[in-house]
Amino acid sequence: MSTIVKRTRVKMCGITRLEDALAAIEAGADALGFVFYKPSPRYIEPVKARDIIRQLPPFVARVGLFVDAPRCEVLEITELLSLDLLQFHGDETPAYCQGFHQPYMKALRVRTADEAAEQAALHANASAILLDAYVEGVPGGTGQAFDWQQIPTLKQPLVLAGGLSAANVQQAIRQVRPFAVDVSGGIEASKGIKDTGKMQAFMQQVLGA
Ligand SMILES: O=C(O)c1ccccc1NCC(=O)[C@H](O)[C@H](O)COP(=O)(O)O
Repeated sequence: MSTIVKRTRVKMCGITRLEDALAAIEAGADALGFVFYKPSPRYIEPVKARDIIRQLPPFVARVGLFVDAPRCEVLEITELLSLDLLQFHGDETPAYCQGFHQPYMKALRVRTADEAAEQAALHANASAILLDAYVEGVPGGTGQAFDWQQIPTLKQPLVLAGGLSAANVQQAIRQVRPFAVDVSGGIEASKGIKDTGKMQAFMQQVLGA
């Protein structure tokens, strides 16, 4: 009787270059994140993201990331490029998130398990809930981990984010057992520039979890 090996999925976020996108896929990433939040050092112009996405192989999810963006801006970007999932990192309401008629992931910055559970319950129709570190005034990409004890039981698939790297992702997976992990800073040479060796090391740790 063969055993089914369940692997934690991996999203590599903050992609700004085609070479990094292809290296992430080569390393085994299941999803690539493109940040459309202008204040982020990982911001990518939608046209550049479109050109990268057009050159990617199939079977890798394309994720577009927004923070309290005007509805028209999200509509414009989702018409310009083909995204598989929208990721909302601000105070977006369920109605706003569902208004684009595409699968979405709601990112929540965790302070307490109760608060995270309450916010997640509002987004019952989200395809997944991403739990990330809470840093005042910083919506995401903080490079900081949060207390994994403060993770509530969720109805939706859990994506764990925040300060993950090859150094801690195996412990994170064994402790939290998330559906997926999400990483940005921990696989970079500098903000927005990914490091192939770090991506490969990250994936090796995930596979060994
Ligand atoms: O990556 C950013 O710069 C960013 C800016 C604003 C909102 C969200 C952002 N990233 C979203 C992600 O999904 C990151 O991968 C996640 O926050 C984890 O980042 P890190 O702690 O650097 O691994």
